[in-house]
Amino acid sequence: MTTGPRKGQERSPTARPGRPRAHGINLERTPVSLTLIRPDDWHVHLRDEALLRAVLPDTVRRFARAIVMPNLKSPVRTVAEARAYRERILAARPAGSAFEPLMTLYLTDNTPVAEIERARASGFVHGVKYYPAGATTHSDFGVTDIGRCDDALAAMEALSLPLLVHGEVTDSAVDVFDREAVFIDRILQRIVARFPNLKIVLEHVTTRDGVEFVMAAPATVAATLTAHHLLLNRNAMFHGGIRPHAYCLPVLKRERHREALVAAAISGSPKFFLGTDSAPHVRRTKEAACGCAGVYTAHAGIELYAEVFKAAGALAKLEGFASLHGPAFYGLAANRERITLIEESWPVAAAIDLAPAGMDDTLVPFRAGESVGFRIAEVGV
Ligand SMILES: NC(=O)N[C@@H](CC(=O)O)C(=O)O
Ligand SMILES: [Zn+2]
Ligand SMILES: [Zn+2]
Repeated sequence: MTTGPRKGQERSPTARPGRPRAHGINLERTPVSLTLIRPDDWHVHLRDEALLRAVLPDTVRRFARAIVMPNLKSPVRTVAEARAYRERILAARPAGSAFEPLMTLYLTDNTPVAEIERARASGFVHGVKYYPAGATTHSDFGVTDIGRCDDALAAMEALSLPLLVHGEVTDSAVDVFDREAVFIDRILQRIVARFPNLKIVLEHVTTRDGVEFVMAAPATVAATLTAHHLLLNRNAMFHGGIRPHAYCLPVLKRERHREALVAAAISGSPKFFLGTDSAPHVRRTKEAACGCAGVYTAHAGIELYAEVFKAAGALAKLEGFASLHGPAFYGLAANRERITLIEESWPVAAAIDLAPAGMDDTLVPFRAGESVGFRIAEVGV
């Protein structure tokens, strides 16, 4: 990774970032530019049909590859369904794009071992997603009791196919803010102990408890971190009134948890990598008496992380987190292209019109009507 002043804005020999130049022009705002190996998104929801076509360009512009979550209305439970979904994604790519969707299967109580074997043999299925039934969007077909999945997990362990976990219990007696920590205690610890060679990703980790668990666990256990959980604490859901666009699952947590997430992201540990969990829901379903969970961040999917790392004084750690740790965990090569980001503010639209995609609604992106502090200058070799 290289960092430096922005191209075309050469520093004078005497100038240093943050200091005034000899003739008095304040360089404190000299934009930072940084060039990274092109990142991947290790957790994204691309949806299907018109919404897929509307959101895919945002992911494709930034990321070379993405782990595509299988929670469609009718979930992706078989390799045949994953192949068909992959074809639809490939067909929806903008012209000239080489974006590679990394497909996943949706684990159920009855996923047969043969399906796991087919998944491994396919070459395009890279993980199996475990949604506790009822935990989140489109999880109705999810696992009711992980004890029923022993054979599938054993096959995944043997074949080195990672288990991707939405780590929340669904027990209504458990406070919604505690569901991740309780899941770790009741379920995840046992999976790790029973299947010591199973690769596990604790998706969208949101708590200090989760970070500590992953840090202390064997190298087989990793976690993705979303930009919104790194940027916001739970106050954001109630800022001046109820804010449905800040509602996601796992729900935002207290500041002390956010701080632990940032520390994990910038730690340099290969166990933590980028997963936006960009989860588009149309406005009508977000701004409702019972609004859907999910935040749309794909439109600024790398830029928001750059903000986090910059604010933490750790831009030099961004490349590992965004571009190296994920491929290493999944046993894939890092990308060859590079991406250059510039610290320069740009306005985010108040809403993304979905009419051109044939939908009578809009999508409200993260930071709608506000701004993002980094932009992409270049994607290339
Ligand atoms: N994160 C969310 O709040 N929602 C995701 C599902 C998920 O990742 O849990 C979605 O598909 O909408
Ligand atoms: Zn989830
Ligand atoms: Zn998700």
